[in-house]
Amino acid sequence: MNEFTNYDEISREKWQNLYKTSIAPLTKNELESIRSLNDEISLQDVQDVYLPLVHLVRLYKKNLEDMSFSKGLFLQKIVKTPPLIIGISGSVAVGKSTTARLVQLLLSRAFKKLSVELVTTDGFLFPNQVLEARHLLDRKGFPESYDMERLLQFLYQIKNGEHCQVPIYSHEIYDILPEQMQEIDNPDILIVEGINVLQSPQSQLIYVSDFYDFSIYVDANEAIIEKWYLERFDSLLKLAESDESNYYHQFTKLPYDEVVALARDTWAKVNRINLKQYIEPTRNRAEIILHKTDNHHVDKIYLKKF
Ligand SMILES: Nc1ncnc2c1ncn2[C@@H]1O[C@H](COP(=O)(O)OP(=O)(O)O)[C@@H](O)[C@H]1O
Ligand SMILES: CC(C)(COP(=O)(O)O)[C@@H](O)C(=O)NCCC(=O)O
Repeated sequence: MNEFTNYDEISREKWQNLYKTSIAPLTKNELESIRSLNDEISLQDVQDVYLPLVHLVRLYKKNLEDMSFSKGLFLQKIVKTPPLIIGISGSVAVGKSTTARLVQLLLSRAFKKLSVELVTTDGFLFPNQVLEARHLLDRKGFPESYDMERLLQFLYQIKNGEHCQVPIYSHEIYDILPEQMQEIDNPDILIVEGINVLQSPQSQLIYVSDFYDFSIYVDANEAIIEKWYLERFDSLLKLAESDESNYYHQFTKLPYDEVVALARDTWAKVNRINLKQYIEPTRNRAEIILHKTDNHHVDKIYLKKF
């Protein structure tokens, strides 16, 4: 069976006309907020692709509320609507965190009174010290480098309305920040972004995907993702140039062609293998697949039929 049998393939042209008239155009302030999030984001894409996407999320939210209400009638007790959890997955450097921040911003605009929080699953990576002791430093990002049970527990606590603390990963120090936590206090909507969002710990009976009400897989051709990875590596190096505490600072001293070779090698030996073996196989668990081409231009969207 074809991997996409279970999906409707929707061209960008068709998608951008869905619900067009019922979505208010972006205001000047909103445009500025998007620009400050990432000035490379195409505003045309926001209008044509991401606004209809947020409109779709509205439908899932309504569905969750209706179901909680109906369950309450059946059980003859008040059942509080749990937070809506949205998972965003895809390869390293495909644009997950940019998509997640954009969706957070657009959802906050669509639901002005609701709180929309964002958590990245790199906070659930084991600290370097643990990875080192388990000889897993060069497996960072692979399933065994994450504390998946802790991620599962966190998702359960969020659905249960509990206050949670999440560790924070820093790309600057290439490790979990010691003694710093992100506080998540009973949000109405939680976005969870990361390469492992649709993966399940092997020993668990509960699937991580059971907790998502909506999920997005950001997809692109592998050669294009490699290009984005190399470009991001380059910008990380520029940011690290005058900062000796930054993990990437050590690479700024190397000749340029050596740096490029190193980044290519990391892509080929780590991130590409991870994509092929563990990330891409979870693609068809997502509700929506956003397919991107050059310049992060979304050309097609797949929506799960059932
Ligand atoms: N929609 C977009 N438009 C333009 N550039 C983007 C877009 N999404 C991501 N990028 C760029 O691509 C690179 C990877 O994006 P990022 O969100 O960091 O990926 P990930 O979180 O998947 O590792 C970054 O340099 C980012 O600025
Ligand atoms: C920490 C990560 C696994 C997380 O990926 P991201 O969420 O940034 O796409 C990744 O950025 C990473 O560090 N991979 C290990 C190999 C490398 O240095 O690229």
